[in-house]
Amino acid sequence: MEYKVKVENVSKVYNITRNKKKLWKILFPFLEDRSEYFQALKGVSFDVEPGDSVGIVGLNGSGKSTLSNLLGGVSEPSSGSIHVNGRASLIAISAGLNNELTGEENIRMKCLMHGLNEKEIDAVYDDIVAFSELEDFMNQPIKSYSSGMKSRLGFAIAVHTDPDVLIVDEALSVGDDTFANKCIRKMEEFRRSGKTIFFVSHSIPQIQQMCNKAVWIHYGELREYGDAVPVVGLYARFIRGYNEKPKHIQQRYKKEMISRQKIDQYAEKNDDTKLGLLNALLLGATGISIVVAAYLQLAGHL
Ligand SMILES: Nc1ncnc2c1ncn2[C@@H]1O[C@H](COP(=O)(O)OP(=O)(O)OP(=O)(O)O)[C@@H](O)[C@H]1O
Repeated sequence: MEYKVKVENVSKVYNITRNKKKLWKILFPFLEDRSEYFQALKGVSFDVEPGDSVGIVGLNGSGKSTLSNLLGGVSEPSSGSIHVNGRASLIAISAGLNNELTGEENIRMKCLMHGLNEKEIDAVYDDIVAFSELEDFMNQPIKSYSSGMKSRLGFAIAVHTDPDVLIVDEALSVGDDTFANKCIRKMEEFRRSGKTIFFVSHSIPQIQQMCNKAVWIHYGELREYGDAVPVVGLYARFIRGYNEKPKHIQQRYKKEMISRQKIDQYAEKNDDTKLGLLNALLLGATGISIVVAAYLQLAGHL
């Protein structure tokens, strides 16, 4: 079966070393590597078929936003690959919006980024403003908007730029129910027209309403992927069990899982080590030159 999105063995690793920029570390990174890394995603693979609507569920900090940012091309996987047949549009709260620009300027900028020309932007501008219900705020810089207002704007822009793949990252968890329902209706319209949707949400009923497939990410690993009903059912059962446990047990579990995501060895893509070797060689060569020059000077005096 032809796929719309193929996620293959994707990992995302963040360098969380505090003293990354220390001089000795830059000069001699190979002497003692105290780097610390955090594996936010580990070996995640799944295929999405055209027309699938995929819910992404998981506890707080499990890696849902990391995955949606990778799907939307906002960040790159550390290893593995993501192939998207089409143009993805990521709607996270304020993702891709510029705080210093006004609502109108943001609409124009984001539409341009999505490949619309001036004429096409003029044609959809009023619809975007009307959908966002932010008519009175278009001339204000969006730094004065609430997070709910920003997500309305983000959602309105994304659905009017005709993306093949729509990624909605918790945009509906803020704002009022009427607006959330309007967004759900719009997403259903998208789904009916055969487009792919990824929908990150903490709301199990919203996922059940919207999605035919679900991904359960658990502390960076793919725990389940498949038809939404069984996957969400398993997740809901896990959450019930988890919530029944006393707070200190929940916290201990969380700490243990997060500590497993910390690793101290990772071959980063950048060439820090090579750079360090070069620095050390240069330093060594300078040292030898000084010794030789001093010796020659001394020999001259004898
Ligand atoms: N830039 C970063 N540097 C280091 N660690 C990061 C970075 N971004 C995310 N993380 C860590 O990666 C893990 C996954 O974060 P992510 O935001 O993807 O989780 P989430 O499932 O979306 O959480 P939530 O439901 O709370 O929004 C978390 O432990 C987070 O602290």
